[in-house]
This record gives sequence, C-alpha cells and structure tokens, in this order.
Amino acid sequence: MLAKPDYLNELKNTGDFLTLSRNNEWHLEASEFALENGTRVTIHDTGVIEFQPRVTTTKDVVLSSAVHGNETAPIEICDSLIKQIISGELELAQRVLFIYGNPKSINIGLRFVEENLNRLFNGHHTVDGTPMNDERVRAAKLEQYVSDFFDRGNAQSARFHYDLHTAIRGSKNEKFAVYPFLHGKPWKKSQLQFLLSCGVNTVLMMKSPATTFSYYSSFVHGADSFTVELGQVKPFGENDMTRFAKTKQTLTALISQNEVEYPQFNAKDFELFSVHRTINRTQEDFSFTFSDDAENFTGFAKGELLAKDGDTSYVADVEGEAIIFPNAKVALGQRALLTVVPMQIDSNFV
Ligand SMILES: O=C(O)CCC(=O)N[C@@H](CCC(=O)O)C(=O)O
Ligand SMILES: [Zn+2]
Repeated sequence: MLAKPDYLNELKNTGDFLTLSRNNEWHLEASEFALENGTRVTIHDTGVIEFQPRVTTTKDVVLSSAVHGNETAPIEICDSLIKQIISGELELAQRVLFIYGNPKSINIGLRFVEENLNRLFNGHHTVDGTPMNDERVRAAKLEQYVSDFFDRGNAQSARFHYDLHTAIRGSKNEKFAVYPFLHGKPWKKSQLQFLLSCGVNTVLMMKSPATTFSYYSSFVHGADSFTVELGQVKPFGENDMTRFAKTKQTLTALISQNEVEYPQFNAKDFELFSVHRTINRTQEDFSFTFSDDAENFTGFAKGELLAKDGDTSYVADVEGEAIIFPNAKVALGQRALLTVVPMQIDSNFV
C-alpha cells in the first residue's frame, strides 16, 4: 500500500500532473488512487503517471513528451489528455503510461539541463568513468518505469511507445516520424496508417542502433515505437493547437477504444526516407554551409559541400541528399546531422 502524499487531493481535483511534475523537478513521492470509473492511477515519480482501466485491455501505450523541455506542443497535448482522464471525461480502454521526460528542463525552457536526455537511453546513462548527473539518473529510471509498465501488462498485449517532440528548425514536411532501426524486422504498414491518422505522412527509416528513447522501447521491449516530430519548437502559449488536432484525436482513439479502424493503406499517401548517413561533430571547429533557417528536408546537389568538421569536409554524395536535425552546437562526439534519401515501399513492409 503506497502512502497518501499531500499532493493527492489537488491532483484529483485539478488533474494537473504537469504543474505537480514541474514543482518537483527530479523526484515525486509515489502514490495511487482510483477514479470513479474504476481506472487505477499510479504516480510512479515526477512526470511518470500510469492509468490502468478496470476493463481487460489489449494495448500497453507509452506516451512521452518533454524528453526535451522546450518542445512544448507535445507537453500541452499530454497535459490535456491527462486532465481529461483524471476528470473522467475521457474513459480509457487501454493501459497508458504518460511520461514528462525532463521536468526541470521544462522549467528552464531549454532542450536539456546538463546533457541531452535523448542520447542516454539503452544503457548509455551509465558508462564506466563518466560521472552520473541528474539526466543520466533520470534516463536510467525512465527505462525502469517503461520496463515495469510493459512487464505488468497482459502477455498478449501489443506494445506501443510514441515519443513526442517538436523540431528546432522548420521542416518542408512539417510532421515526420523516426522509425528506429529494427535489426532486419519488417516495418509495419499499420503503424504508418496510425501515423497518417496523426497527420504524419513522412517517415524516416533508421539503419543503425541509437541512444534514443524510442529505439530503447523498440529494441528492448519489442514495442512499435517512434520519435514523432509534430512541428517546430515554440514556447508555451505560442503553439497553434489546431495544428495538433489530428494527433490528439488519434491518440485519444488509440487509448479509449478497443480497436481503431484506419483507412486502407495506400503507398501514395506517404513520403518515406531512408537515413543515408549520420554526421557527428568531432571538432570544436564545426560548421554547416547552409543558413540557420535552412529547413529540414532541404535537398542538396551531388558534390555540394554540407559541413566542415575541423579538416574534414562533408560533401553531398548522392543527388538530393537532404538534411535532418542539423545542429552545429551539439556536444563533441554527438550527431550534428542526419541525411536522408527517398525510399519506396518494398517487400520489407508488412
Ligand atoms: O530539431 C532537432 O534538431 C532535434 C529534434 C529532436 O529532438 N529530435 C530527436 C530525434 C530522435 C531520433 O533520432 O529518433 C533527437 O534529436 O533526439
Ligand atoms: Zn526533441
């Protein structure tokens, strides 16, 4: 039996788990209670809240936001869903774990505090000879919460994790998802249909393991898992929430219905890209040739210079090689740029 901490009455009345998490940046006493409709609510920690409906469920769904604290639109979507669930307005049919990844970084309005949380998953939080910090400790705990959540689900339940982000730059394709490397397993058309229903018609297929939250859930727990980029970073209050309506509706249907029907798959509805290469920053002297407002998915002609890393020049080596997530200010050793090339649906999709 968990303790009944002081915050519980207010949480039951307001449903405001976001403010509670922001007021307790790195730790919150665990607790639990039941809603009138029988759903069990478990607060595991700051930013980590689980809902278990009374009915038999078939899906275990993790919805994370604020892995980067300044990416506010996904936080607003999750805040609204959590409030609707706690008030009883939205009745769940599936188990859901909501995660605000880095509450302190929300408060300071920055991507991270000391270190990019989304480079610390899949065990990278704990490395011999590297001192722990708050983000490393948080990454280790988040992995454990996700593990425990999936472990406690029905053995037959399908597992999902949508890690919701917004991108630093504008994007030619406003919404897009990163499909983590599946180690040869096929990509799922049903997941593309889910993403399309969210308003996401563009998907990037990764070709190697990563240290991201979505790769962790995919690789370790076999979840259908994605990093989903829903637009461009904006401060709280500046998001046009109408641009996220389809995403919110689709997530609502996912967690409140037994089965969701999506339209029939049609390859023409999608723009798919395969990751061509990852360029890491290894030198202090690192720069791009394109401007700070060049958008994601901008393509370059074969032979054009893309970036300089000390004495190394990176030149587009295929026609139309397009840039994703360029960031010249990342820590040394980290990804400064992904490049992608278009791909077609092939036999590796089921
Ligand atoms: O716009 C940017 O430069 C970064 C947006 C962002 O946070 N993207 C994620 C992608 C994670 C993945 O590759 O699955 C990140 O960089 O962590
Ligand atoms: Zn992000």
